[in-house]
Amino acid sequence: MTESQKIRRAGPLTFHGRAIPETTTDQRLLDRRGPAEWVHTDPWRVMRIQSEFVEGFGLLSEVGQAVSVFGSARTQPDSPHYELGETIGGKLAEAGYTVITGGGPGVMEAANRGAQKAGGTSIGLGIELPFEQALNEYIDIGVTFRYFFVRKTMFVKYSQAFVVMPGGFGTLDELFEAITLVQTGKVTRFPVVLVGTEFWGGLRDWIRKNLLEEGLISPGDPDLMHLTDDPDEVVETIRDAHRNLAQMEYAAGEQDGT
Ligand SMILES: C/C(=C\CNc1ncnc2c1ncn2[C@@H]1O[C@H](COP(=O)(O)O)[C@@H](O)[C@H]1O)CO
Repeated sequence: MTESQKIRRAGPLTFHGRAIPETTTDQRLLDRRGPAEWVHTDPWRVMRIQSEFVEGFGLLSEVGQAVSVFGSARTQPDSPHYELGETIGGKLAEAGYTVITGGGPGVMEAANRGAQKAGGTSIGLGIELPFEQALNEYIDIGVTFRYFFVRKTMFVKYSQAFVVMPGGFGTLDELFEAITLVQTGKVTRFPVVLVGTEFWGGLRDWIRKNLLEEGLISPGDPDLMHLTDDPDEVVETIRDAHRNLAQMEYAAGEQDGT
């Protein structure tokens, strides 16, 4: 065979004669290790971020109606907030909701524990932290994310309500992200229930006094958060909101004939 008659197919590509590469694609992949700095570059991070979305969507897409429960990672098992978290996790599960938490200790563990004990589905969306930490032991389905923002997308996408128990900065971040999404109409479907009137009451007063009176939020905005101490009211508030939403969707469907 002459040089010009030679042919090499590489996937969809065809090379003839002098254009045939000296090595095959597999040889280039497997024979050389090459430099490693690129794994610490942003283009490569984009791939990792993408793979986190793929993993998260893949894992959670078949989860039914779910509620995310947020609250302090530091709450101790002998604390009343832990007990309340466990009760709420259990009642949500009995009402048919999957319970999603950050997968950590404290209130997250309490809610997962309650859901699991009640025979519901208990999910933990963990986060890689600078110190070693495993998912709590009351989780049926768990995933640990590298990136906070990917994990946050999962909470919002796969739950239909947020329950916020007493907590610190992490909990406040989750609360304010949720009400900002509702306030700006980025999500239309979920109630945000704050548990602990004594704990959260001061914040709501502060919001009314400093944000509402200064015209920094709209008159209806403080009501985007529902405050209660009663676990049954938590579940009822969420159910009512979902019933109303279902009715609105039905009415909209009737109107446009779908
Ligand atoms: C500080 C401790 C553990 C931290 N571990 C966490 N694991 C999973 N999720 C966490 C963790 N810490 C914060 N979060 C998220 O924020 C919320 C709680 O934050 P807070 O500042 O404690 O209120 C919680 O809902 C998580 O989603 C000690 O062991």
